[in-house]
Amino acid sequence: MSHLPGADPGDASAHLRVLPDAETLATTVATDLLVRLAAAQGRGDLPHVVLTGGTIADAVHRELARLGPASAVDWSRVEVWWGDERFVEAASGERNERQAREAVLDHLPLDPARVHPVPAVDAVADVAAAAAAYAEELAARGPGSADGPDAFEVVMLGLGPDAHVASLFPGFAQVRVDDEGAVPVTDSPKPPPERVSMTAPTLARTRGAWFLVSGEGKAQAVADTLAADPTDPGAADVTPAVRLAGVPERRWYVDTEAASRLPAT
Ligand SMILES: O=C(O)[C@H](O)[C@@H](O)[C@H](O)[C@H](O)COP(=O)(O)O
Repeated sequence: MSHLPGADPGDASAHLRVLPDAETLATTVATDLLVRLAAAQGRGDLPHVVLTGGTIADAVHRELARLGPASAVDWSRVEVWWGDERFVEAASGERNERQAREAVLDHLPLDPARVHPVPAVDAVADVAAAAAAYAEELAARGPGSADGPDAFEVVMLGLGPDAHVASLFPGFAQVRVDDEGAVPVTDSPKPPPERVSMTAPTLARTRGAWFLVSGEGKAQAVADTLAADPTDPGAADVTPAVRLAGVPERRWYVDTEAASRLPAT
């Protein structure tokens, strides 16, 4: 891992790893996550992991399914959450939960009670109710709850070409919501339009924020985000990820295409 270009040289918590391609990125993230989860359990912790949706996340999930069974991780003692979810039918192929179950969760001996999906269209009245229900689940079982940890162990996040993370889109009011655990989105620029997203403070309540970014289409978003000044109050309107600048450990796993607009170090 190398220091992020533009990051404060004294900020030992922000690291960039440039991988040659998406496949190597996915294997690297999965391997690092397995080590991380085993280490957390070795400390006696019960790690909570936050998954994300999208293409590179799916590749990471498939690598976790391949490498996970032989790992030292006790899968019955891992809690799974979603940083965001598309508000569609539970059986829809667009659901992040459905994609994650097919790619990894159905292939590992997780405790179903420790998997926390966002309510789907068929379960609640509307997207606002889904967000409220997820916020309640987070308050009851997530970081800071009576039985929960102080923080997630790892929050994984993709990055949109517009620099969105989870379903926090630049310029949208949800980016700046601080007093809710999760929020509804009704006009997502990325289809489908209705989504539920953890808020920035919820996502930031983690020991590690791992950003997974692949492809030339993300190169400007990566460059803008890594160059963003977290003390600039307007920065979050350009790149919401800047609201996670306080996370103790931020890792950027990017492939060479996604890194192509970073300043030469
Ligand atoms: O529900 C979603 O759509 C995701 O959570 C979203 O935040 C995703 O991670 C990024 O859009 C990157 O997606 P790709 O890796 O497919 O570009």
